[in-house]
Amino acid sequence: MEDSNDFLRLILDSIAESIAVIDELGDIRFVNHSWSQFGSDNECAAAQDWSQVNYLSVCDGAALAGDEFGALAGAGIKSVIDQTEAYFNLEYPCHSDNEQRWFIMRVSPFSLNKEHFFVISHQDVTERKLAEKAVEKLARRDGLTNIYNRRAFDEILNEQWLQCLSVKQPISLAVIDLDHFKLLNDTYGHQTGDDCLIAVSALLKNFARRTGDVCARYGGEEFAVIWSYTTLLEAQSLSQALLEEIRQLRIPNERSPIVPYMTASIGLVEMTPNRILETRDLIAQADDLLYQAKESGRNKVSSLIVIPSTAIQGQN
Ligand SMILES: Nc1nc2c(ncn2[C@@H]2O[C@H](COP(=O)(O)OP(=O)(O)OP(=O)(O)O)[C@@H](O)[C@H]2O)c(=O)[nH]1
Repeated sequence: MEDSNDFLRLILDSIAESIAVIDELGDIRFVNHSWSQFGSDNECAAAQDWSQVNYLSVCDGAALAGDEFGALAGAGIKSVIDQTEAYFNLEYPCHSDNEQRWFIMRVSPFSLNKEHFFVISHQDVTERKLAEKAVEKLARRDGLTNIYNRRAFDEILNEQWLQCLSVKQPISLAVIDLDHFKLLNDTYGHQTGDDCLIAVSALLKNFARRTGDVCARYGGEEFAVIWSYTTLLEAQSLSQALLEEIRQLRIPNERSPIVPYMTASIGLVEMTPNRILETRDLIAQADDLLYQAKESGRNKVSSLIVIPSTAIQGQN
């Protein structure tokens, strides 16, 4: 029994991976139960009789219909057939109408009686892929406030910068720093400080609602907001409103020399991206302006519009 073809077929039919064996021309010579099942579950045209199917033609057909993974799969299988590659692996999305799915295709060769065959397997890796995506998402969030962290912010700023460059629109960046936060921590404890950071983050989200707007926790008690396609005038009014809402939270900071509740300072800059300026110029300029706001009494916005070769400065 153990030596029989039936025994081997039962083994292949019992595994979850979809397996087909093709010859050097790409003609399918064997499929297991999972392969046929997947075909009928997904309404593949060839589902009825896989022995009539040339798998390379299936890949070429998908490629012609604009499926980039069909093209990659076809090229990969051919590379193993012509022995350019020993094996081929391809991870690809294959979403159905109601669920997201990812698969990995593996191609490996074997020979029998001087004839060459190629095992093609497709394994569902959706669970791992979703876990990876969840981890990726977490890695972009600040653990305390759940808004974007600095890493994600830097990536998004670069993307938005390029967007604004391509449409020749201004981008404004606000760097927001809480005033005398150390006094708040020292007076009321670290937990109260954390609660304050969470409350300010919640406010920030309301100021970053349009497409191209992003807020993030940039450092300890420092936050940043990108307002894409936004002039300094508009950004100044948003910044003033933000400072007012932070004041209106009335988070006690009784030892602050400004007022006995939490305030913040903002360095705000507008640039219209060009080929000379870079995102680090935007950040450096906003940092300088924040420093100026702090030095000139805190609880205010220091702003600047950078036009190549000139700059207009304001404080309010
Ligand atoms: N509670 C809490 N405190 C933090 C966190 N990250 C940084 N801090 C505190 O933030 C404080 C920042 O202090 P400073 O850099 O002196 O700034 P500041 O007291 O706000 O003074 P100015 O910015 O000059 O107005 C430090 O005491 C840090 O320990 C955090 O996640 N939670």
